[in-house]
Amino acid sequence: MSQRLLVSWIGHNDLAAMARESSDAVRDAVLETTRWKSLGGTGTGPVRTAVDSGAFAHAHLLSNYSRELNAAYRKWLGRPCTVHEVELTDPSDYAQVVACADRVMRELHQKHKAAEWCILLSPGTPAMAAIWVLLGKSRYPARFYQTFGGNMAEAVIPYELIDEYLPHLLRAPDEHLQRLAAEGPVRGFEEIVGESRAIRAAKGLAARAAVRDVSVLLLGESGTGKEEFARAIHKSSRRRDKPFVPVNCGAIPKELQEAELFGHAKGAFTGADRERAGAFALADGGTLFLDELGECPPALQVKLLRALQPPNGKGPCHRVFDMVGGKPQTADVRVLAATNRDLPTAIRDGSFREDLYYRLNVIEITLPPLAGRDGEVPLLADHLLGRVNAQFAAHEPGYRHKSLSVAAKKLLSRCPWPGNVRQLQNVLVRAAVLTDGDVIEAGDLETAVGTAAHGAGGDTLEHPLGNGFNLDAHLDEVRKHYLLRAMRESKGNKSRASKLLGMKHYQTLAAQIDRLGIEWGEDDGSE
Ligand SMILES: Nc1ncnc2c1ncn2[C@@H]1O[C@H](COP(=O)(O)OP(=O)(O)OP(=O)(O)O)[C@@H](O)[C@H]1O
Repeated sequence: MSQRLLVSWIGHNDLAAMARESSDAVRDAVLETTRWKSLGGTGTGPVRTAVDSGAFAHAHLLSNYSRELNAAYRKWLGRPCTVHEVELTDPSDYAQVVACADRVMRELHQKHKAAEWCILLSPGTPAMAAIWVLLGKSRYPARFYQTFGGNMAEAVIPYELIDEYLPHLLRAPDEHLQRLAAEGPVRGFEEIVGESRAIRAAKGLAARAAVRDVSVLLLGESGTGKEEFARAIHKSSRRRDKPFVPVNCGAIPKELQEAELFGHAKGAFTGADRERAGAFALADGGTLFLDELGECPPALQVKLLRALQPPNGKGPCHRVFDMVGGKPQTADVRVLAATNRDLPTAIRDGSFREDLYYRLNVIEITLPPLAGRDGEVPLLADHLLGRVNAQFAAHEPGYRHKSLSVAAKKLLSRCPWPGNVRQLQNVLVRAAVLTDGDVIEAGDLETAVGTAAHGAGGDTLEHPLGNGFNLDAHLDEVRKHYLLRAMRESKGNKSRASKLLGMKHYQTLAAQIDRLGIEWGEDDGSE
């Protein structure tokens, strides 16, 4: 078990308590230091009250008094303690107080890595108490205590700086990062292409969120780059050298959900012939990416919520979870999540937990559909074709790199891209396969683009608004239509159907069929 260590300033009331029980020489020294006319008061002072409670293994006391007074105080306290002498000329000067407190806390944290920190707020000036709260709620997570009438009690401060203040901070312009962005690409975001306002705003927000250990919820239609952004956030965070573990929440079979996330012990269930780590343990020190969060079934939502609530006094990424059939485990995991579902609506209809939504939605980044990104398609097409060329060249000796003609880029710019960047990428792969020469012409794209060039169907896009029109229900109808078409065309083979729909996993298709209540009989596949 970790040791509970107390940190506190020694205040005037602590010195006075000692002086009341000490020699005249000590008493005079205290009166001179405090500039009090008489000692007055009763009691043992806050530090001794706290230390005498026996709740702490050791006390670390910060003091700006003379060496002699510190020695006298330590002796009088009579309990294990260390006095840290600091240079502090004005205890009401916030800058001086934060410099001293931060230095001592940093040294203590380096020395006692596994300790549980407890801060006593009572001794000292209001500036000292305020700085303790700021440090204990951010850099050096701690529990807080105060004394009153000779008793000590925990002071619960129901305010999470990281969760409540950071989102506001991040919305405000961050001059430093904006300067960096203007000077060149932000580290980790090199693979993300896009100069439109919407993408630049998303990149700016993601870059600012990346350097802080906060949860980020990525929203946007399928194929808009949510996973690409999640990887970029990980790569530009301090966790970049540790694992990035993606988990598709909608794609884990029901009976394996808990084991997949939290691991299982040997013999935990039939077939568990050895211990296996889950996603949280695998992501220790790094980032866990919960993809398709909106497809997460209710039972898994409860388990996730439990693991995502850091215990009191621990940092925001401290996770405690139960391995199936095993002991409780801890891991240091930053969580990013993504969904293309409208979660506030899902909360209203009871299919998504509100508390889980707020846990994961500290920072929200919405990625725009490709159709709304002014003039971005040619830029993206060049970048994606570059990737396709590199992949093909690696496996095909003699492969000739292809480029797009101006007319081809114009054609691509006119497409509505309902499947967003992923659809554009698929079109380019097809075109690269089908084109013999070095240049992909508009004509070569016609087949590859297919329906994309001609819109997604007039009626669907021109539906009259108002009069009970509901965009989500309407889009679900469109989705249903395509899911059924793909299932028919693939003769009921979900893996093939999901490829036709441009989905990464067939389990995503299965989850959507379930969610939309699509009835798919075995016979429906035959013509
Ligand atoms: N801005 C971008 N720059 C470069 N590549 C991008 C960008 N956005 C998306 N891509 C590429 O498009 C493809 C689809 O992106 P990604 O998988 O991140 O989408 P997604 O929103 O997570 O999709 P889904 O919701 O279906 O999981 C990937 O190959 C990705 O690399």
